[in-house]
Amino acid sequence: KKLLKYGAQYEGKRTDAAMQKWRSNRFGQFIHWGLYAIPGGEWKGKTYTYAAEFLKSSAHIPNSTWDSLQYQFNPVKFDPKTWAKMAKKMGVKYMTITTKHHEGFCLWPTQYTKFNIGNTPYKKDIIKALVDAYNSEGIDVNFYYSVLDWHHPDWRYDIKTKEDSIAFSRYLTFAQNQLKELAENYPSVKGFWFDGTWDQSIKKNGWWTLQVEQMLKSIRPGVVVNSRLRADDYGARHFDSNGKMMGDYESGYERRLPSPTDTQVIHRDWEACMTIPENQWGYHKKWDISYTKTPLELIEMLVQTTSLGGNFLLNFGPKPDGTIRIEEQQIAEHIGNWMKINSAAIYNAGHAKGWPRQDWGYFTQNETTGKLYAVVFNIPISGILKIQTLEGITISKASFLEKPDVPITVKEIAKKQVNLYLPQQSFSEPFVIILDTINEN
Ligand SMILES: C[C@@H]1N[C@@H](C#Cc2ccccc2)[C@H](O)[C@@H]1O
Repeated sequence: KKLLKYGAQYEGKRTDAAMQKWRSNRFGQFIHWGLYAIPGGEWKGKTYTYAAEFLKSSAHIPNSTWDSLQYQFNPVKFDPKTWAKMAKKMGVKYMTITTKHHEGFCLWPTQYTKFNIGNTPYKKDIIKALVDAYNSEGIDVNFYYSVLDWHHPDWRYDIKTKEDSIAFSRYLTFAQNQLKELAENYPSVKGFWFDGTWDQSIKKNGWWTLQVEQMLKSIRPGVVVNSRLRADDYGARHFDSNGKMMGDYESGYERRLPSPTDTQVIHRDWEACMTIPENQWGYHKKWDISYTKTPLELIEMLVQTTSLGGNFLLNFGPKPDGTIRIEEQQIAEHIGNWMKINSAAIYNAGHAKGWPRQDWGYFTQNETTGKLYAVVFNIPISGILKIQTLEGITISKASFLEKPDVPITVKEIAKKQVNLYLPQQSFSEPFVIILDTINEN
């Protein structure tokens, strides 16, 4: 066991109200918006298939060229209320916005660099507009902040010389000042989502990552910080050198989920962030240059995540004119229609402790009432949902969440084995069954 100064600051899940709200939210909207939306994955007539927000590096574009995009940024059709209403209908309870991505362009009028929204034709504070619009829809807002900054002259990938060290300490002061500014100027912010912390320069400055976490929590008590910010005394990330998670939730699941049987994750708070295309976070002009996930696939990811006690953060990449592309609007509508009927199995729900993984779908359980839900994606040909129950528990009643008066016959066929006989009908959407249980002991 190593003695650490910059390791995990506490063990176990936070139980305060702010963290309980973060946890109960379960479903969030990620938004990646910046100068990269303007070229949208294309440069000088060439289409680049790598992530559109990485176009500057994929196309080897120098800062002098890339940074001049700021004089073109003018989302004349941007209406934050439209975005917030779409998000509300989709059923998200929180939203995480890129205040600054790797390109270094800031969506708020920061005093620490001119490379910000105030020096564009648009001029107005996009972060404030989004915070106000989403909060007025009852949606919490978190700030994504990239520590990696391609624009800032003092950013370093590694610290090899005295000059590197002097420059990078200037950069760390700059970044800490920006974060202080964000925490102070937008008091309703509920969390900070750090990215771009994988380079040696940060791994060698774990002290700074703890200092930033502590600063944010002193300015905004209750604020939630992801594990991705943190590096310990030895450069270990997310989990310190003694294997303890740093930050308030594990944020390593990017475009992937834990396996449905990976019950390790249920012991901590965690979040998976997900793109709809294979790997596009910022807007790409060509939607179909890669596989794009269907609404039903995304709903299953949300349910699988909830069943393992995690949050699901689904990404949108707005267009340079400030509108949401039609493909994303349609997916948001489909998910919203499903959430309108089934959100009881998601909000304030989590892992159903002890209930074994089933092949027809997932169990979720309300964290307050203990109410048990079966979310069904795969109906057996037999029409019989075979449920393996928890030791000493049986199912006394089963009813559809959407249509409680439609009977589902329940039959205990052996110890810990119960059959649910579904009505002979077709189902076009995943559905939720409420399971009433009784203790046999
Ligand atoms: C949340 C996501 N993290 C960012 C990244 C990355 C990345 C960087 C290097 C190698 C592979 C992935 C993406 O641009 C997006 O912001």
